[in-house]
Amino acid sequence: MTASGANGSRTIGVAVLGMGNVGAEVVRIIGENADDLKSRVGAPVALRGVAVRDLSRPRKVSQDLLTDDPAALVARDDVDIVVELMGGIDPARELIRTALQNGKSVVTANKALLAEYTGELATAAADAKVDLYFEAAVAGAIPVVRPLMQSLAGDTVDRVAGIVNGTTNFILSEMAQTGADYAATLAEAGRLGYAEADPTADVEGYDAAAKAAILASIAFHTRVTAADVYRQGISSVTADDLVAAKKFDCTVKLLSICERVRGADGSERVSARVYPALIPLSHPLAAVNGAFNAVVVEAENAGRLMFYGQGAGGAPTASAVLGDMVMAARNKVHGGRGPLESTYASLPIASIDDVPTRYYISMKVADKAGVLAQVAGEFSKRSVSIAAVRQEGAGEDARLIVVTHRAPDRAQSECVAALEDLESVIKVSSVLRLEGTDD
Ligand SMILES: NC(=O)C1=CN([C@@H]2O[C@H](COP(=O)(O)OP(=O)(O)OC[C@H]3O[C@@H](n4cnc5c(N)ncnc54)[C@H](OP(=O)(O)O)[C@@H]3O)[C@@H](O)[C@H]2O)C=CC1
Ligand SMILES: N[C@@H](CC=O)C(=O)O
Repeated sequence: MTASGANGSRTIGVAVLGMGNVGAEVVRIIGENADDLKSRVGAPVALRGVAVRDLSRPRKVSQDLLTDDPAALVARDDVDIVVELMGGIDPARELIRTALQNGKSVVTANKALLAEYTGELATAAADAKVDLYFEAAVAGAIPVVRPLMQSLAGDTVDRVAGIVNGTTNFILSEMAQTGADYAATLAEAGRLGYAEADPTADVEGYDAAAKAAILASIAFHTRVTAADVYRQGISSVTADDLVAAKKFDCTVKLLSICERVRGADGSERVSARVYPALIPLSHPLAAVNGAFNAVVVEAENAGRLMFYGQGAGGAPTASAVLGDMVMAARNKVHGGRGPLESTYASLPIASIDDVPTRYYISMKVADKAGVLAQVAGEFSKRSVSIAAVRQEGAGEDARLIVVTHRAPDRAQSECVAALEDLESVIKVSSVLRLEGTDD
């Protein structure tokens, strides 16, 4: 802790690693709100330095605060809190670990790192008796990590599900509402500061899976990593899927679903999964558009809670970072610490194969008698019952759409594979899971 002033007031030194979409907004707010931050923390907060890769780029911060040596910045004695906004695993992992080991609290928005290494970093924080906060790592501006870790600490959470990636939600909403082009909308998400440095993380669901791992770990007191999360992105969702969804009074959203499920032996497990899903237009998540996110939490005693707000972008994410920074700074000034990682439950992870899901399958079929019976036969063989069938078009445009009842996901996907082998099915053109509906 940096000590200064005869009255015992101390200055809290902050190092910001990264000055991109989020870091630039954090630096701006620290500069603009210095007086308010001082009042809220109970001591002045001083920016000691900002680490970037490219020193030659123009930045809205005094040149003498900039450095391209983040390790040296983190090591400074007058730094009490390290705010990591570089992204990626290396060198962020080592910088954070070193900071924690040296008694500095850390605030990070780096979900990719946390989804792999929370255990290691939380242990370093606990050993050094400092804070590791990461509200901004899930759903941008929306407070959801702290409510789960603190407000609901006395309840039993059964399910945390929602839209946690702003980029893909922006793309899917634009495609559904205006018929916008996928690639152009992704590029726009990059310009608006929503997308990751490598947007594959967004569109292939890695970012949402990392967030699901973080949410599931907190909600179920179990260490869940990104590898435990079943993941499917939106790159295979077509404009036709969105048009077809509308005909069913549905829309398509990339959902992250974390829930307690029962294994075949009745034991409790954690299912964490990310996929594009068809949801009814009447469902609250269907109205979440653009870069907005929403997370629905179901807890035994609290019931259903819904958190909604901007899930990506520099300023909204910076708001969550600043909230954590103020908490960490208050703890430095007044003593105390935030909550520790809780993994006492250590529930096993359920395979997607065993989780009951519903499928929506659209296929191009031969226009001849008996097709429906053949298709229905494949579902019946695998004990998957059909909830609705729609036949559309004729001749070369003949299509069959099947919606199933809930059944283990393995049985559903085996039905799809079998349909692909049927002579009367020319092409299975769309397969989406259906969520937010009763069976
Ligand atoms: N953008 C968003 O909406 C959200 C982002 N996040 C997370 O916040 C973090 C930052 O995201 P974002 O601001 O969008 O990322 P950017 O890519 O816009 O910014 C990254 C910054 O880190 C700097 N940097 C990267 N590597 C190094 C290095 N080795 N040494 C020094 N500086 C480095 C870059 O320097 P330079 O400028 O010189 O290239 C840049 O200033 C990520 O973990 C992201 O996942 C979380 C929630 C929302
Ligand atoms: N790329 C992410 C940024 C926030 O986490 C997203 O689009 O949600």
